[in-house]
Amino acid sequence: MWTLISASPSPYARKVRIALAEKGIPFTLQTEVPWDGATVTPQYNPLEKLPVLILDDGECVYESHYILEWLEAKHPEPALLPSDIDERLFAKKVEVVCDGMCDAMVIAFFERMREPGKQSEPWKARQMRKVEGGLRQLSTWVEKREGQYLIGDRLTIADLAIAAFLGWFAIRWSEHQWQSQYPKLKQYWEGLEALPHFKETRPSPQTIKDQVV
Ligand SMILES: N[C@@H](CCC(=O)N[C@@H](CS(=O)(=O)O)C(=O)NCC(=O)O)C(=O)O
Repeated sequence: MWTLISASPSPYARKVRIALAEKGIPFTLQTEVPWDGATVTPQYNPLEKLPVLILDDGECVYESHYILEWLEAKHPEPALLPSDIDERLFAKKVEVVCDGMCDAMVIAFFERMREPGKQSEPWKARQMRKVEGGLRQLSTWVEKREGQYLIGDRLTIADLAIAAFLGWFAIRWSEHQWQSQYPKLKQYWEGLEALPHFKETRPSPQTIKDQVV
């Protein structure tokens, strides 16, 4: 059986967990804290990042957007990408924005972990601008949707990416007022979070023991 190296808050890993569940692929969930010295993550990814999908023959598939692409190629049903090429490319573009917002939040999170006198305010502001710009963009896209899903009438990686970012953002930065600022984005997100495979993969914070920055 495959193993997925994951972390309890990881929005990147959540995309993969939902995709595997949607495709009915059984796997063992191995929860790690990739920042702690004791993690096994570097044994499976030279970039030392999770998620990592470890196959039965020991091959490792890593980088969430690539894992999803790999899954679509190897296990195409049910598809998590639209058949129309422009819609497929749009779904991947949405994932680019969501992953980028996650990246910016990770950078800001660790900048805030530095001693107060050593934090760079311009650097933090730059990361938060990316999140604010991304929220505006997601809101614009979501307002144009017809039904429960962002693209067409079925779940795609675009929905996985948006819910993964917003679900993590809601616990990592609970004081941000995005839900009142963008009520239609909130309503769309809540609709996704009510789905079974989203419910069972809700993020939760983790304790990082070792010094990271
Ligand atoms: N681009 C990567 C980002 C993955 C990532 O940053 N994972 C974090 C954990 S989490 O933020 O998702 O919880 C990690 O392993 N970080 C360890 C490191 O960067 O050394 C992906 O999409 O898979």
